[in-house]
Amino acid sequence: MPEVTVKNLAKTFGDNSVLRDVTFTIKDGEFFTLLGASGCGKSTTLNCIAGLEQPTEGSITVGGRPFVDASAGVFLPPEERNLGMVFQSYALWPHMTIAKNLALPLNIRKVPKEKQRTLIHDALDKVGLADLSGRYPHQLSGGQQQRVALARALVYSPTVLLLDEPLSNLDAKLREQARAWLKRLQEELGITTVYVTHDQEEALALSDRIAVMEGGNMIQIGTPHEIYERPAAPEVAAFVGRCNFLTGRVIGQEGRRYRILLDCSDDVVQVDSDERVPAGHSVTVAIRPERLEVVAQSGTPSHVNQLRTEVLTSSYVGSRYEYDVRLGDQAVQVLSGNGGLAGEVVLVFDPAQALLYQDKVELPEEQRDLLTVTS
Ligand SMILES: Nc1ncnc2c1ncn2[C@@H]1O[C@H](COP(=O)(O)OP(=O)(O)OP(=O)(O)O)[C@@H](O)[C@H]1O
Repeated sequence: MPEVTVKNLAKTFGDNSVLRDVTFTIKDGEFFTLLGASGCGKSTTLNCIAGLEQPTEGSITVGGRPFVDASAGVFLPPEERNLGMVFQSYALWPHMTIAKNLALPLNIRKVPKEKQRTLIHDALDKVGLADLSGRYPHQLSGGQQQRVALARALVYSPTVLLLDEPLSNLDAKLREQARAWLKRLQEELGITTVYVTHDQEEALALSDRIAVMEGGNMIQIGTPHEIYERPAAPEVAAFVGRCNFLTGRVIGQEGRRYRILLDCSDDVVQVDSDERVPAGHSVTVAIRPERLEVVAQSGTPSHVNQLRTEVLTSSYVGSRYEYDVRLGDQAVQVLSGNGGLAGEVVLVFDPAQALLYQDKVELPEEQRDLLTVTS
């Protein structure tokens, strides 16, 4: 299976620039996900690979074959790219049986009827639906229809699979099952896959690597572990998983350990970081709710960071307790194993568990809302 190389891709619609200098390489057999909020340019990137959109600038090469090179005037039409595509809407023909739906792309490719039967059977077998080839789409569940759409994309042995939010029409439970199943199938087939989603959990669960996009730019490319544990920018930390942001100022440093005076509460916290931030510089400390802990006020001398806070709300969320605590004039979210805490508590965290970003961050609206204390 080939590598996909995208270089300096740009796309404008009129004077609206929706992709800016997007560059990435997808390795052979890799499950690569484009992740980002609605409108960030994920589908446009995918559509440029598919040939459904023509980029304004840049080049795309698949397995060494140039698909697009804007500066050289190269544009390979979609039907010559041999890519498999599945969209959110499965786009199955309702008046045709499943077998007939799968035969369509084979007819276009002038595959002999005899061979078609074998290919259709094999493709349906891969998705576990070989017995249902005579049914019509309305006689299948949503999950089964989604599998048929996938089988239709696989039936002509595409070089690369392009999936645009293929699971988003399924309900939550089915979606989780489909996710595990899709991951297994992709691994078995070893097919290079480009996946578009705005669902960060889905991206983390499925991908070998994730590209996080924002406003037409790629802000980080990494493994799910890297993206979650070492987000390159606060925007990534905010989008992938939940995160608290505390702004402040560096007032001291010893090796990798920084002392930071928080704006919200005038507390001093200690954070470990490889960033080089001069004293006096404004910073943002990012901490995931599950990396914070709340404890009753006494008996925590071993913790480096101990902040006096007050519980605003607490709720039991199955395996853990979720607290909103007040830190100065900010609300901070904590996911804790300790239940039943109320009133004044101590917020503790390990300096190695927080992330440090230079400069104060202009947070997205939903994050600002999160931080607004409603007392
Ligand atoms: N054909 C088009 N003409 C004009 N603008 C377009 C066109 N297609 C997309 N856009 C704009 O380009 C931007 C990126 O769209 P795109 O569909 O790539 O985003 P996305 O990240 O896939 O979002 P979503 O998850 O909502 O599909 C959006 O602002 C969108 O309105």
